[in-house]
Amino acid sequence: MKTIAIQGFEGSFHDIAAHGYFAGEDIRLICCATFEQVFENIRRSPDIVGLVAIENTIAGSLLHNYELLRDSGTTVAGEYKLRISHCICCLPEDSWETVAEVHSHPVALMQCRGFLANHPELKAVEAEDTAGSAKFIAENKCRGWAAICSRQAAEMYGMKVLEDQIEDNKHNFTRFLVVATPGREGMLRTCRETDKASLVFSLPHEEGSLSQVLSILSFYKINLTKIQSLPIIGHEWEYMFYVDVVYNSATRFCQCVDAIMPLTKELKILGEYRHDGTNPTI
Ligand SMILES: O=C(O)C(=O)C[C@]1(C(=O)O)C=C[C@@H](O)C=C1
Repeated sequence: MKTIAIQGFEGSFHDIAAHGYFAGEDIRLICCATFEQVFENIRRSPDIVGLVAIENTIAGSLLHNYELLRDSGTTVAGEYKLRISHCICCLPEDSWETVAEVHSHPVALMQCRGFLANHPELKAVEAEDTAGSAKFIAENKCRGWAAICSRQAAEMYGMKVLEDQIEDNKHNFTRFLVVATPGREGMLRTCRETDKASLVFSLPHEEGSLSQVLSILSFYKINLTKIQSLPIIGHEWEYMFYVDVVYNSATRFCQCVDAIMPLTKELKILGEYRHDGTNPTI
């Protein structure tokens, strides 16, 4: 049985993603309050696998998770894309007339900005987790409180759904990374070859330094699927570049890494894995 550390309670999107990625396998979840705790669990018990959200198609990147990933020394062993749909729910005895505030994960609140703008009477309150908000309201009988969470979580905690599919856009997907202790990721991989990698590097402040790296990727026919820059704390106006690439030849990918190595500083391969090619339905 695999043990998977996630941020959030049962019914959270991390829970749904973990069961989706490890479908058909026997898994045990460790529900953590923060992403830091997810990585701490892996550090303490190297056999534990983590699942962390990294970007959302409405709310954007979860920037802190890039740093946690790099600092943790864990390796990316896979990715999973999940269609995210939210409902607003409350205690069965509450209704639209009686709810005054709505609790949820900040990323979930961001995905429902339009809905919240149309309901100025509802005070939005940030919480650790979508499902955790529903659980808290249900267990503590919080009259007048609503939660934004998955329909699954609403049902799990016996909440009444006031409205479903309240996300701003139906094209709402979150990409999760499966992270593991280096050397233990083999047990997670299917026999299929890897075709995607996540890298991080910094660059000298010289004209064209990023453009040279990108040209080399193009020369080796490596497709850049994401680039995210993050400030280097203590080095004003300098950045770490987090890059995702897909390739159809592992050899060419290795040659490409060798070619960009001398142009970059602190180049690190965060993981090589199989891209999630499923197209979750809207
Ligand atoms: O609160 C949850 O249910 C989560 O799993 C967290 C989280 C996130 O961290 O982005 C996961 C997916 C959705 O994008 C919204 C929230």
